[in-house]
Amino acid sequence: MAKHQFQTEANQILNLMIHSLYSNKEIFIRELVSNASDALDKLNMLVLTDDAYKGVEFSPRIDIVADKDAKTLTIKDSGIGMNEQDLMNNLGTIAKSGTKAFLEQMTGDQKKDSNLIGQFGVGFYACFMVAHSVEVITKKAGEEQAYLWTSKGDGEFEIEKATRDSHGTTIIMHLNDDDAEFLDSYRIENIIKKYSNHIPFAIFMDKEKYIPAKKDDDGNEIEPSKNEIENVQINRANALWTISKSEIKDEEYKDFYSSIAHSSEEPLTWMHNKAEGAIEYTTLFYIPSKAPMDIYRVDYQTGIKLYINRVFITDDEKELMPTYMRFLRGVIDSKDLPLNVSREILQSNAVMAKIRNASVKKVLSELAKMAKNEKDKYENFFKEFGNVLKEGLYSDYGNREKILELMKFNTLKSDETVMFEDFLKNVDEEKKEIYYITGKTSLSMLKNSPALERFKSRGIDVLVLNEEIDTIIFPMITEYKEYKFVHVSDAKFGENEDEKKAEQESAKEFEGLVKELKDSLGDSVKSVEVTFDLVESPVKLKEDKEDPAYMMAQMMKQMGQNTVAPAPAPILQINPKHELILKLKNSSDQNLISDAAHVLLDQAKLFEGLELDDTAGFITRLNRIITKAV
Ligand SMILES: Nc1ncnc2c1ncn2[C@@H]1O[C@H](COP(=O)(O)OP(=O)(O)OP(=O)(O)O)[C@@H](O)[C@H]1O
Repeated sequence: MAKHQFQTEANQILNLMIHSLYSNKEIFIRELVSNASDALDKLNMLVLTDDAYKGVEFSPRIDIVADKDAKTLTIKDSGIGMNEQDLMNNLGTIAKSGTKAFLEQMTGDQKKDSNLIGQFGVGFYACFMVAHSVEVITKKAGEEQAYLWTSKGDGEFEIEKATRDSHGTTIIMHLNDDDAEFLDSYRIENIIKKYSNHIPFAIFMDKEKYIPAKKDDDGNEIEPSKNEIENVQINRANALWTISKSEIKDEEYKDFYSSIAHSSEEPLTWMHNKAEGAIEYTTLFYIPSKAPMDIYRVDYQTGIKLYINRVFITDDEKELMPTYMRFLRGVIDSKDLPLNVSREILQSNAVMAKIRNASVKKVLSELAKMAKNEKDKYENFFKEFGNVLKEGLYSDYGNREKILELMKFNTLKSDETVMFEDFLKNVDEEKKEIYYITGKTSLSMLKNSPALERFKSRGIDVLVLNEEIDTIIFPMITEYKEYKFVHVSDAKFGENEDEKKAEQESAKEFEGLVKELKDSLGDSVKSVEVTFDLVESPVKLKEDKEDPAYMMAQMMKQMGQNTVAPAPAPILQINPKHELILKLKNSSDQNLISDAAHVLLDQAKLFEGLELDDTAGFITRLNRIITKAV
């Protein structure tokens, strides 16, 4: 008998199961049944597609046996089974990505943690919530040797050779005294109905059946009533997505979500669609009410299962739906794909591409309906997944307009986010220009940016985009229908010739100050220039978009390499109408001008959300200026 240690992370999960997660223990049945169903799915596919499994019998069933005397609960399947290596790899380690991040997020707060567990999918280890010892007897399809895996959930497990009639897996849980409720057949049946009613395979269990007393014609009892044990199917086992919408109750949709998303939370919504045309397929998509915590990780867990005519094919294909829809959970099932479809074929398959395109359109239109008719629900959706959907603005050019219409934005004039459509109502119908500002600062900081002053004074609304992803996406979006997207620094407002002339004259008066400021700042600015766009602020920064170095830096950033090419030095713009600038122009104190130059550049940087290169220097100069003033 060989003893083995659990992998550290598996051990941590186990400890959590045993010691801290007492709420909602019943989900261990959902998890084990879901594993059994997966094991049947896997075998089904191999038997149908792989010659090596031709002789293997596929007679799918899951059995649950409760033994009240022995205090054991057994869950048995006739699925793919495991050999010694599989046992080592699967029941002792956690291969799942993001386990570390998951563990770090555990707070010790029962309620929060069990939600996280729900999102993560606790899997096999959940059985240790109710059992003090677990035996797994398993034999892999097509192999001769069976194995017994045992553990008390105390950091160690053992594997030895065993016997089992045919392939499949039997999990025997020796229940804790406190958890004897899970030996009650009604309790088990209720849990199965709740979480596993619509998995595609039948689950059987012994149930007591009441046989009424037999009576003769005169009503005399000839045989007393009795209870008989009957082995019966306790779930419907009718792959929910294959049933017609009108026959499915909301509760059933919700329960099915719980089983496929391993979540105890209700989904936000679902979309069930049967397409019957040149290509026949069914999709059942759910949107969770909370974002899974790995949603922004590159190795996020996909949520869509592909079935071909009810045979499970994969749940590990990121391209089934576009990555910007990775919040979806659910099923795609089609008769029109070849069963032995490989990952490569899947990616280039025309039928799959059609299903995917049509499904994307369907999801987008359902979201549009929700945005219109169920505003609160949409608000919830957008709060959780808006930034994920937003990625579609650059990755799905064909649907860009539709995705834009689903966006909610912060704007200069509104206190809450507004739908893009509502923002458009206030755009100048003649100019048709959509102004936007991006920046990685707080919303209030960005709304107070000096670059917005000329919009404020003219009463023009602006999209205020302060998410990191906005700085990458929006420079790539140039138009929407007949509207143009214009960055605030590129916006031009018509001025008449006289005004222009007066401004040029006025700028001339500041030539001296411009030179003094540039001399003081050296290479930290590209140049200093007068601007008439400012109202309240003395200065602001401007990027020279024609500068090849700027273009290069932008390109690198869009390719996700913003550290490689540093952006060139910015232009410092000064407001000739501002009292501070006017006073500096008239000052002959060179030290003061030099200090002010640096402090002004630093304050302009702060407004852009940039970090100061020399905070100590900034403070020293500021203090020198204040000392002179008081
Ligand atoms: N009944 C079973 N038959 C065959 N293999 C199984 C069975 N139960 C578990 N396994 C194997 O053990 C692995 C680990 O199971 P576990 O439930 O911990 O994680 P998972 O099923 O991969 O993840 P999740 O439960 O979040 O979906 C499975 O991926 C599977 O390979």
